[in-house]
Amino acid sequence: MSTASPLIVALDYTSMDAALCLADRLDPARCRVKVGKELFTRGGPDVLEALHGRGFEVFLDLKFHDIPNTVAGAVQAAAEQGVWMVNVHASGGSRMMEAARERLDRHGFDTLLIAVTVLTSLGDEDLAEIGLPASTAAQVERLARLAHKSGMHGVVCSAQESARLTEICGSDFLKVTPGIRPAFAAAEDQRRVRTPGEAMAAGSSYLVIGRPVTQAEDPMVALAAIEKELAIL
Ligand SMILES: O=C(O)c1cc(=O)[nH]c(=O)n1[C@@H]1O[C@H](COP(=O)(O)O)[C@@H](O)[C@H]1O
Repeated sequence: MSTASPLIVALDYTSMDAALCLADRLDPARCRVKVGKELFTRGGPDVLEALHGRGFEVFLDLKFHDIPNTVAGAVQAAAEQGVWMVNVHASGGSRMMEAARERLDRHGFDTLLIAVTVLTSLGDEDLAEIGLPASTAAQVERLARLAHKSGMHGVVCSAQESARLTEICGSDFLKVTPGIRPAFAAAEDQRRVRTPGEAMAAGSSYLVIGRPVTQAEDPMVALAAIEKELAIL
């Protein structure tokens, strides 16, 4: 089932049972779901099948980052499992991104292919630590330009960068933004954060939200509060 909602709930749980328990309370007409490294490493493709069976469109977030041939193969495997969106790291370079896109096109998949720019858990000082002298804003811009040129459908970035990326890559280029923190939630390990309302106003295409929903006393109440903030109830 497709939905007009920009919300993607990150099912970052330690077991498939726990993830499906929340999925059973969510409505695929009101959000999409994301399966990340922890859940996929535990549950494998069965998790995807279970979520597809419940009518959800799934973002498989494994952030592939390897040599072009390996990443192209991994992206093809994800597409064959029917996921709606899959991601790679833009820092794998243009040849890696192009190989992934070419593989999808060659096999006729319309899976959305998105490149992670700079993780939302990183700030300027973290980039300096790994030898990148750029600010996070400049590095995101650089990698987004490269991702756009390499045929990606969009990028993962912080909502802090969404407006600028629309300026330089156009409004059709998707901005998938984690680091979403409603007023009631703590930032925790995230560094570049925005509220749901701020993210939408900045032009984000999709908002990825995990702990503010999954760790809330009542996840459905938290989700409803976010929908209310976005006036999509
Ligand atoms: O690609 C992602 O989804 C991602 C990229 C990024 O830069 N930052 C980021 O937080 N994510 C993912 O988005 C989710 C955010 O979760 P919360 O911080 O709990 O809302 C997690 O599943 C992260 O793995």
